[in-house]
Amino acid sequence: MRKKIVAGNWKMNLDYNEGVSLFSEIVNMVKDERKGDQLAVICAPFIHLNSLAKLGGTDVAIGAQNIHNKESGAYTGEISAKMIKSVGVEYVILGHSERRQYQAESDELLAAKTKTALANDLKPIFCIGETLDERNNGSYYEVLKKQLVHGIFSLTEEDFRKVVIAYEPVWAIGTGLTASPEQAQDIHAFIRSEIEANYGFNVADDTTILYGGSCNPTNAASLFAQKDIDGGLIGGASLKSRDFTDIIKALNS
Ligand SMILES: O=C[C@H](O)COP(=O)(O)O
Repeated sequence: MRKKIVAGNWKMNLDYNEGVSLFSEIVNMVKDERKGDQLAVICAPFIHLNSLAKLGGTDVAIGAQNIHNKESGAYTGEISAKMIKSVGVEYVILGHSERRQYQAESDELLAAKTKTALANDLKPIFCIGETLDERNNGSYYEVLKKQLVHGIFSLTEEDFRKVVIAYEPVWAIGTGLTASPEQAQDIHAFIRSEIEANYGFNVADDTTILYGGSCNPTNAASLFAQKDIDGGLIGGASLKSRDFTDIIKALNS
């Protein structure tokens, strides 16, 4: 059975004290709202991870927002999978469109990062999504399929089962424009059918597929009501404890 997850992505926000304070609020609020089979995750900047992992307990898991693809070595300024694992991190976001765009991360690099994450017992939250141009010119199914095939479809079934997929249309990220529940469901069903074609029905049925892109307390329930949407990857709204908790509540409605 697939897990329902609401993951917050703080991106490059919050200094150390602000992060610890927001996280403590979130932990307190989430423990009253989260049902047993649901999971809350906070993906924070590197400087927060060690402290948050100690505060999170069983109610909120911790994720990073990036790792290097190599295990270790002369890569000044980089952080390895083993380093974040050693402080208690469980998840790592890979393939976010902001890194694909601003750091020019290719599908091939992301495939390597995914393998490194898995080799270090981290669960990737692997993001895919189309730009507005690709949505408008109708090439989006092809674009999404390519991101899946080159990014994660060469994984063994055992490894693939540890991956969470996040569909994040680039045109909906931080714009206030959300994919309609029908648009999002259409893509989630497409992603699940591609997984089924590659790994079979049971794997597809067990894979958690999150929606991300201007998801907020007002629109979360209608998105999460769609049969192939298993939760959300939340940017802006994860920076407010009340909003993030209300989005978790929407998993129950
Ligand atoms: O990783 C999160 C997504 O990029 C969504 O961000 P947003 O909720 O601010 O649109």
